Amino acid sequence: MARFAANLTYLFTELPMLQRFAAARRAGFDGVEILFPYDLAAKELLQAAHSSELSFVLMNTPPPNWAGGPRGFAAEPGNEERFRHDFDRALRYAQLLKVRHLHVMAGKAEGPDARATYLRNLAWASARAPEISLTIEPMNRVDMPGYFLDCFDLAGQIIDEIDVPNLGLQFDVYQAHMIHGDVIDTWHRHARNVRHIQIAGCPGRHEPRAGEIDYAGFFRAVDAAGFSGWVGAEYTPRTSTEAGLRWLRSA
Ligand SMILES: O=C(O)C(=O)[C@@H](O)CO
Ligand SMILES: [Mg+2]
Repeated sequence: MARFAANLTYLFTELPMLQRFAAARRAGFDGVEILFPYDLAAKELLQAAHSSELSFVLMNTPPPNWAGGPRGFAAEPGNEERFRHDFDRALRYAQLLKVRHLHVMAGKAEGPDARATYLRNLAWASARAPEISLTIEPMNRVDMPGYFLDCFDLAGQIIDEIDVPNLGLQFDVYQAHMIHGDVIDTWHRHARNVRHIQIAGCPGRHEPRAGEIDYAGFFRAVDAAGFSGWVGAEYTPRTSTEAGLRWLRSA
């Protein structure tokens, strides 16, 4: 049976970040994710998670520009030194927060050099931090044009080639639907590599209940596969976060 984490970058944004933890606990979540926590003190975040008895489930490696810009740069040729420096910074945060998964973002790049760079950087990172689970997540090209990792099959190849126990797939159901259409088929092809799941409805990336994705069927497949990890709620609420949480109460 999966456990649910609130992505606090998307949910409870009606409140300041540190107050979102208690709101997530009250709503029934057991864990939290934050995309990029770097401008907040790790100590305060940890305290907020502890006092609400929430697990810190996921964060991302830093973008090249803390204030925004492309997501990550692990596949960007020529930036290896910076990747290592920034990965170490992310790792310190992840260790302080006792984060379950660290999502290593590929950034915008293409071609054989990008693939080779990505492989080298991921192999280096997974050896650098054998105690932490690293994930990679394909992103659709409508929302993130030019992102290197734009296909679940490519992610599967990369994970198989590096072949280490602490590198796996972040299966974002919204991304799988946008990229491949058939979420359940994509799940069956890649379930063995999945370490973390994220959910949102499509179209619009709102609450997971309504829309084109058959979540009842998806969760049947997830249960049948014996997945016992976390499911992150990563969507933009249609109105308020609270008003859209019926899906969680019936999960
Ligand atoms: O956009 C997504 O989907 C994610 O999972 C984010 O972590 C990317 O920043
Ligand atoms: Mg995602």
